[in-house]
Amino acid sequence: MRIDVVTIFPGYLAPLREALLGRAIAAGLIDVRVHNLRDWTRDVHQAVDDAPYGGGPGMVMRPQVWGEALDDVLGDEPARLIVPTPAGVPFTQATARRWKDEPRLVFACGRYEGIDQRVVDEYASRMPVEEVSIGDYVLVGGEVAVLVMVEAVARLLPGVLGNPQSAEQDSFSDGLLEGPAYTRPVVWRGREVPAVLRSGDHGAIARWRRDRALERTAKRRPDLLAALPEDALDQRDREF
Ligand SMILES: Nc1c(O)cccc1[N+](=O)[O-]
Repeated sequence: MRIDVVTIFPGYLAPLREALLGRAIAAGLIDVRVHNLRDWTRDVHQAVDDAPYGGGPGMVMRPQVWGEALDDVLGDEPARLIVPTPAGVPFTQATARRWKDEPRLVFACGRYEGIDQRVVDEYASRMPVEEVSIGDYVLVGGEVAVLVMVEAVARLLPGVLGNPQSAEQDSFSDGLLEGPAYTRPVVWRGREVPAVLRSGDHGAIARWRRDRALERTAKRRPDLLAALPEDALDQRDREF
Protein backbone atom coordinates (compact mmCIF):
# COMPACT_ATOMS: atom_id res chain seq x y z
CA MET A 1 0.00 0.00 0.00
CA ARG A 2 1.12 3.50 -0.83
CA ILE A 3 0.12 6.30 1.53
CA ASP A 4 0.53 9.99 0.70
CA VAL A 5 -0.10 12.75 3.22
CA VAL A 6 -0.37 16.43 2.21
CA THR A 7 0.08 18.81 5.16
CA ILE A 8 1.58 22.15 6.17
CA PHE A 9 3.22 20.39 9.13
CA PRO A 10 5.18 17.41 7.72
CA GLY A 11 6.94 16.99 11.07
CA TYR A 12 3.61 16.00 12.66
CA LEU A 13 3.76 12.77 10.66
CA ALA A 14 7.23 11.76 11.91
CA PRO A 15 5.74 9.18 14.36
CA LEU A 16 4.69 7.13 11.33
CA ARG A 17 8.33 6.14 10.98
CA GLU A 18 8.61 4.83 14.54
CA ALA A 19 8.20 1.28 15.95
CA LEU A 20 5.85 -1.15 14.22
CA LEU A 21 4.95 1.16 11.35
CA GLY A 22 8.55 2.22 10.90
CA ARG A 23 9.57 -1.41 10.55
CA ALA A 24 6.77 -2.05 8.05
CA ILE A 25 7.94 0.93 5.99
CA ALA A 26 11.55 -0.25 6.17
CA ALA A 27 10.41 -3.72 5.06
CA GLY A 28 8.65 -2.18 2.08
CA LEU A 29 5.19 -3.31 3.25
CA ILE A 30 4.00 0.31 3.20
CA ASP A 31 5.26 3.20 1.11
CA VAL A 32 4.62 6.46 3.03
CA ARG A 33 5.25 9.84 1.41
CA VAL A 34 4.63 13.14 3.21
CA HIS A 35 4.27 16.33 1.16
CA ASN A 36 4.45 19.95 2.37
CA LEU A 37 1.48 21.85 0.93
CA ARG A 38 3.51 25.05 1.03
CA ASP A 39 5.74 23.64 -1.73
CA TRP A 40 2.86 24.46 -4.10
CA THR A 41 2.46 28.09 -3.04
CA ARG A 42 3.71 30.83 -5.34
CA ASP A 43 3.85 33.91 -3.12
CA VAL A 44 6.65 35.00 -0.88
CA HIS A 45 4.51 34.42 2.20
CA GLN A 46 3.59 30.89 1.06
CA ALA A 47 -0.03 31.64 1.95
CA VAL A 48 -2.33 28.61 2.11
CA ASP A 49 -5.44 30.24 3.60
CA ASP A 50 -7.73 33.21 3.22
CA ALA A 51 -10.76 34.80 4.89
CA PRO A 52 -14.05 32.88 4.61
CA TYR A 53 -16.74 34.15 2.22
CA GLY A 54 -19.80 35.10 4.24
CA GLY A 55 -17.62 36.19 7.15
CA GLY A 56 -17.12 34.33 10.41
CA PRO A 57 -14.10 33.37 12.52
CA GLY A 58 -10.91 31.79 11.30
CA MET A 59 -9.50 31.21 7.84
CA VAL A 60 -10.22 28.72 5.06
CA MET A 61 -7.54 26.85 3.08
CA ARG A 62 -7.32 28.09 -0.50
CA PRO A 63 -8.50 25.83 -3.34
CA GLN A 64 -5.79 26.87 -5.80
CA VAL A 65 -2.87 25.60 -3.74
CA TRP A 66 -4.71 22.40 -2.81
CA GLY A 67 -5.62 21.77 -6.45
CA GLU A 68 -2.06 22.12 -7.66
CA ALA A 69 -0.74 19.95 -4.83
CA LEU A 70 -3.28 17.17 -5.26
CA ASP A 71 -2.96 17.15 -9.05
CA ASP A 72 0.79 16.59 -8.64
CA VAL A 73 0.60 14.10 -5.76
CA LEU A 74 -2.23 12.06 -7.27
CA GLY A 75 -0.72 11.91 -10.76
CA ASP A 76 -2.33 9.11 -12.77
CA GLU A 77 -2.22 6.42 -10.09
CA PRO A 78 -5.70 5.41 -8.84
CA ALA A 79 -6.23 6.35 -5.19
CA ARG A 80 -8.81 7.03 -2.51
CA LEU A 81 -8.66 10.61 -1.20
CA ILE A 82 -9.40 10.99 2.50
CA VAL A 83 -10.07 14.31 4.19
CA PRO A 84 -10.08 14.18 8.00
CA THR A 85 -12.70 16.62 9.32
CA PRO A 86 -14.92 16.95 12.40
CA ALA A 87 -17.81 17.06 9.94
CA GLY A 88 -16.90 13.65 8.52
CA VAL A 89 -18.40 10.18 8.66
CA PRO A 90 -17.12 8.34 11.79
CA PHE A 91 -13.95 6.33 11.21
CA THR A 92 -14.37 2.81 12.63
CA GLN A 93 -12.62 -0.55 12.57
CA ALA A 94 -14.89 -1.42 9.66
CA THR A 95 -13.49 1.59 7.78
CA ALA A 96 -9.95 0.40 8.48
CA ARG A 97 -10.83 -3.10 7.27
CA ARG A 98 -12.34 -1.66 4.09
CA TRP A 99 -9.36 0.60 3.36
CA LYS A 100 -6.72 -2.08 3.97
CA ASP A 101 -7.38 -3.49 0.49
CA GLU A 102 -6.86 -0.14 -1.23
CA PRO A 103 -3.67 0.14 -3.32
CA ARG A 104 -3.26 3.79 -2.36
CA LEU A 105 -4.64 6.24 0.19
CA VAL A 106 -4.03 9.99 -0.09
CA PHE A 107 -4.74 12.09 3.02
CA ALA A 108 -5.39 15.83 2.76
CA CYS A 109 -4.79 17.47 6.14
CA GLY A 110 -6.85 20.58 6.64
CA ARG A 111 -6.04 23.29 9.18
CA TYR A 112 -7.82 26.46 10.32
CA GLU A 113 -11.55 26.22 9.48
CA GLY A 114 -10.88 23.54 6.89
CA ILE A 115 -10.36 23.30 3.15
CA ASP A 116 -12.50 25.17 0.57
CA GLN A 117 -15.36 22.73 -0.19
CA ARG A 118 -14.75 22.96 -3.92
CA VAL A 119 -11.57 20.91 -3.48
CA VAL A 120 -13.58 17.95 -2.19
CA ASP A 121 -16.22 18.51 -4.85
CA GLU A 122 -13.60 18.69 -7.61
CA TYR A 123 -11.86 15.44 -6.75
CA ALA A 124 -15.08 13.62 -5.85
CA SER A 125 -16.05 14.13 -9.49
CA ARG A 126 -13.20 11.87 -10.62
CA MET A 127 -12.22 9.56 -7.76
CA PRO A 128 -13.41 8.11 -4.42
CA VAL A 129 -13.27 10.83 -1.77
CA GLU A 130 -14.22 10.34 1.90
CA GLU A 131 -14.58 13.04 4.54
CA VAL A 132 -13.93 11.15 7.78
CA SER A 133 -13.93 11.99 11.51
CA ILE A 134 -12.04 10.17 14.26
CA GLY A 135 -14.24 11.67 16.97
CA ASP A 136 -16.56 14.40 18.21
CA TYR A 137 -13.97 16.82 19.51
CA VAL A 138 -12.07 19.74 18.05
CA LEU A 139 -8.48 19.31 16.92
CA VAL A 140 -6.22 21.94 15.43
CA GLY A 141 -5.79 20.01 12.19
CA GLY A 142 -6.11 16.68 10.44
CA GLU A 143 -2.58 15.40 11.04
CA VAL A 144 -3.30 13.62 14.32
CA ALA A 145 -6.34 12.00 12.73
CA VAL A 146 -4.11 10.73 9.92
CA LEU A 147 -1.75 9.13 12.44
CA VAL A 148 -4.72 7.32 14.00
CA MET A 149 -6.19 6.14 10.73
CA VAL A 150 -2.89 5.08 9.16
CA GLU A 151 -2.00 2.99 12.21
CA ALA A 152 -5.45 1.36 12.30
CA VAL A 153 -5.19 0.43 8.60
CA ALA A 154 -1.51 -0.49 8.44
CA ARG A 155 -1.72 -3.00 11.32
CA LEU A 156 -4.22 -4.98 9.24
CA LEU A 157 -1.83 -5.36 6.30
CA PRO A 158 -0.19 -8.77 5.87
CA GLY A 159 3.21 -8.97 7.57
CA VAL A 160 2.87 -5.80 9.64
CA LEU A 161 1.78 -7.45 12.89
CA GLY A 162 4.03 -10.21 14.26
CA ASN A 163 0.96 -12.32 15.05
CA PRO A 164 -1.74 -11.91 12.38
CA GLN A 165 -4.27 -13.39 14.82
CA SER A 166 -3.96 -10.22 16.93
CA ALA A 167 -5.76 -8.24 14.25
CA GLU A 168 -8.63 -10.74 14.31
CA GLN A 169 -8.97 -10.97 18.08
CA ASP A 170 -8.68 -7.34 19.11
CA SER A 171 -11.51 -5.07 20.14
CA PHE A 172 -14.25 -4.53 17.57
CA SER A 173 -13.15 -7.47 15.39
CA ASP A 174 -16.26 -9.35 16.63
CA GLY A 175 -18.20 -6.15 17.26
CA LEU A 176 -17.51 -6.20 21.00
CA LEU A 177 -15.05 -4.36 23.23
CA GLU A 178 -12.12 -6.45 24.36
CA GLY A 179 -12.37 -7.74 27.93
CA PRO A 180 -9.72 -7.39 30.67
CA ALA A 181 -6.22 -8.86 30.17
CA TYR A 182 -3.76 -10.18 32.79
CA THR A 183 -0.15 -11.36 32.95
CA ARG A 184 2.33 -12.42 35.67
CA PRO A 185 2.55 -12.21 38.64
CA VAL A 186 -0.51 -14.24 39.74
CA VAL A 187 -0.99 -11.85 42.72
CA TRP A 188 -0.12 -8.16 42.54
CA ARG A 189 -0.83 -5.87 45.52
CA GLY A 190 -3.26 -8.46 46.84
CA ARG A 191 -5.15 -8.67 43.52
CA GLU A 192 -5.26 -12.15 41.99
CA VAL A 193 -5.56 -13.14 38.33
CA PRO A 194 -8.98 -14.82 37.78
CA ALA A 195 -8.52 -18.55 38.41
CA VAL A 196 -10.27 -19.56 35.18
CA LEU A 197 -7.45 -17.97 33.17
CA ARG A 198 -4.99 -20.26 34.94
CA SER A 199 -7.19 -23.38 34.67
CA GLY A 200 -5.99 -24.59 31.29
CA ASP A 201 -9.66 -25.19 30.37
CA HIS A 202 -9.73 -23.45 26.99
CA GLY A 203 -13.50 -23.74 26.64
CA ALA A 204 -14.09 -22.14 30.02
CA ILE A 205 -11.48 -19.46 29.25
CA ALA A 206 -13.13 -18.59 25.94
CA ARG A 207 -16.54 -18.39 27.63
CA TRP A 208 -15.18 -16.23 30.46
CA ARG A 209 -13.52 -13.86 28.00
CA ARG A 210 -16.70 -13.52 25.94
CA ASP A 211 -18.76 -12.89 29.08
CA ARG A 212 -16.38 -10.13 30.17
CA ALA A 213 -16.43 -8.61 26.66
CA LEU A 214 -20.25 -8.66 26.60
CA GLU A 215 -20.40 -7.21 30.12
CA ARG A 216 -17.98 -4.39 29.27
CA THR A 217 -19.67 -3.64 25.95
CA ALA A 218 -23.15 -3.58 27.53
CA LYS A 219 -21.90 -1.16 30.19
CA ARG A 220 -19.68 1.15 28.10
CA ARG A 221 -20.97 0.86 24.53
CA PRO A 222 -24.58 -0.40 24.39
CA ASP A 223 -24.68 1.09 20.89
CA LEU A 224 -22.25 -1.59 19.69
CA LEU A 225 -24.46 -4.35 21.10
CA ALA A 226 -27.49 -2.85 19.40
CA ALA A 227 -25.59 -2.77 16.08
CA LEU A 228 -24.69 -6.49 16.15
CA PRO A 229 -26.44 -8.70 13.59
CA GLU A 230 -29.39 -10.68 14.97
CA ASP A 231 -27.52 -14.00 14.94
CA ALA A 232 -24.37 -12.62 16.62
CA LEU A 233 -25.62 -13.29 20.17
CA ASP A 234 -26.82 -16.62 21.50
CA GLN A 235 -29.39 -16.97 24.30
CA ARG A 236 -26.71 -16.96 27.00
CA ASP A 237 -25.08 -13.85 25.53
CA ARG A 238 -28.35 -11.98 25.88
CA GLU A 239 -28.20 -12.28 29.69
CA PHE A 240 -25.83 -9.27 29.75
N1 LIG B 1 -12.12 16.33 14.93
C1 LIG B 1 -11.28 16.73 13.86
C2 LIG B 1 -10.86 18.09 13.79
O1 LIG B 1 -11.30 18.96 14.76
C3 LIG B 1 -10.04 18.53 12.76
C4 LIG B 1 -9.62 17.62 11.79
C5 LIG B 1 -10.00 16.28 11.84
C6 LIG B 1 -10.84 15.84 12.88
N2 LIG B 1 -11.25 14.45 12.93
O2 LIG B 1 -10.85 13.66 12.00
O3 LIG B 1 -11.99 14.01 13.82
